[in-house]
Amino acid sequence: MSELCIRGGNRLVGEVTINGAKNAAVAILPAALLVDGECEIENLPYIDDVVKIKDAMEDLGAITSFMDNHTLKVDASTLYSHEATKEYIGNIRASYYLLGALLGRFKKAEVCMPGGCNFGVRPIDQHIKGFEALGAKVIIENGIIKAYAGRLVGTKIYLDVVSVGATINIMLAAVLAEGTTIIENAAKEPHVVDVANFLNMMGAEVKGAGTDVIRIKGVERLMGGKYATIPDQIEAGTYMMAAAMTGGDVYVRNIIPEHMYSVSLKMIEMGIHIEEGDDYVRVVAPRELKATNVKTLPHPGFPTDLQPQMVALLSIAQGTSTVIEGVWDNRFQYIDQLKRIGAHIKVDGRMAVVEGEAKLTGAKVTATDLRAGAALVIAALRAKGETTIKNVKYIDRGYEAIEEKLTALGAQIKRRADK
Ligand SMILES: CC(=O)N[C@H]1[C@@H](OP(=O)(O)OP(=O)(O)OC[C@H]2O[C@@H](n3ccc(=O)[nH]c3=O)[C@H](O)[C@@H]2O)O[C@H](CO)[C@@H](O)[C@@H]1O
Ligand SMILES: C=C(OP(=O)(O)O)C(=O)O
Repeated sequence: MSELCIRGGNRLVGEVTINGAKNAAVAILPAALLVDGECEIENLPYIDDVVKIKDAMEDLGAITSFMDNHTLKVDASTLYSHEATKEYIGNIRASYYLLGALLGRFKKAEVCMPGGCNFGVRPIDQHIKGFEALGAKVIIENGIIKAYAGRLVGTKIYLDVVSVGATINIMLAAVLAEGTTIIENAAKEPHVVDVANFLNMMGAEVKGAGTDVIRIKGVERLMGGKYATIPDQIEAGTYMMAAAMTGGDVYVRNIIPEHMYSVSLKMIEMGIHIEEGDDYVRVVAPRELKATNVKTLPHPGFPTDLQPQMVALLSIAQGTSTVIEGVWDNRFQYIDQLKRIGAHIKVDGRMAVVEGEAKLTGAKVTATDLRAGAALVIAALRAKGETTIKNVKYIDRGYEAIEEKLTALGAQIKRRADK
């Protein structure tokens, strides 16, 4: 186990290059199990969740090889198993995509219940509702989700809640089904569109991804090809906020600026200057920021996966801000850790009231989940003195080479073995 030690106070200046999107990559890899041929997937982030999904694909019989840390070749024509039940698979959230992919491929699937960050209840009833509507029988037994279908037949599915996971999972199960599947009230996140683009490049017929109605006309088989994953909206937003926290001047490169609108606009409200290029944004921040109010919502709303980082940033703004978590029941568990660094925040249910103008000082803290860890890093970059962040394994789930990237921007950050 390792910990991060950050000595705060340095202004971040320079350029940072963003890797491929975690939440697209962990869906596109399982999608490659539907392909009867070889595909090459580029711009994958080299992070723990991606490596775990790759290992799971190999355990199922696919042949995979990294051409370099960011490009994976996958040949799933050798796939022989529909059972992904080893314990390590259950540790990540995206393991649920193996269910849709294996069900689509073999018309049967057995996969452990998914893990991932703990924000209270993370149900999968909408995934199951979708699979059942397509004709599968689904049971949960001894922590394993089992889905069996003689045939999968397209139909209309209305999602009761806007769910990224259910939207993608139903798409995976439907691309090789008979007839047409229509997903209504679908999620519109960039990674939903990316998975649809990947499937279409392999020969699927998916239309409407990025709107709330997605139509999937089943095809007989998917053929191989090359695809590059989109840049990570959340990693980009994290570095934008890290730059702003230190009064910095940073070019955040290899991104799709349109994916950042909800974040950029909030940062502009805070008095931060955002310059937008074709594939970058430049963040130039004054030392003093203005308070604002934020509510997280499904895309195109403000992303919940940037809520903790935004709360960290608001903790030093002039005035009081409110942050409402509109997606998860319980995503403020990290606030006590942020308070140890000096933030003044009160939580009432799904609302956090951030008092602002906090004088942050180094402390010993623990990352309680992935983005909570990122929020602690951001706070530590401004805090006076040294902050030690334990449980770095959570941060490593979503950020490739975080200390190298921050060091290159001028931060004082080191990883060392946990004491
Ligand atoms: C691997 C991955 O991509 N993880 C992301 C994905 O998680 P995940 O796919 O788990 O999140 P969902 O979009 O499904 O969840 C959104 C909301 O719908 C509810 N819900 C979801 C499914 C379901 O069957 N029933 C149900 O009620 C959830 O409790 C939550 O309140 O989207 C979330 C929302 O953008 C992000 O925070 C996660 O980083
Ligand atoms: C919550 C996240 O991931 P997961 O759904 O994989 O736990 C995240 O990426 O912020």
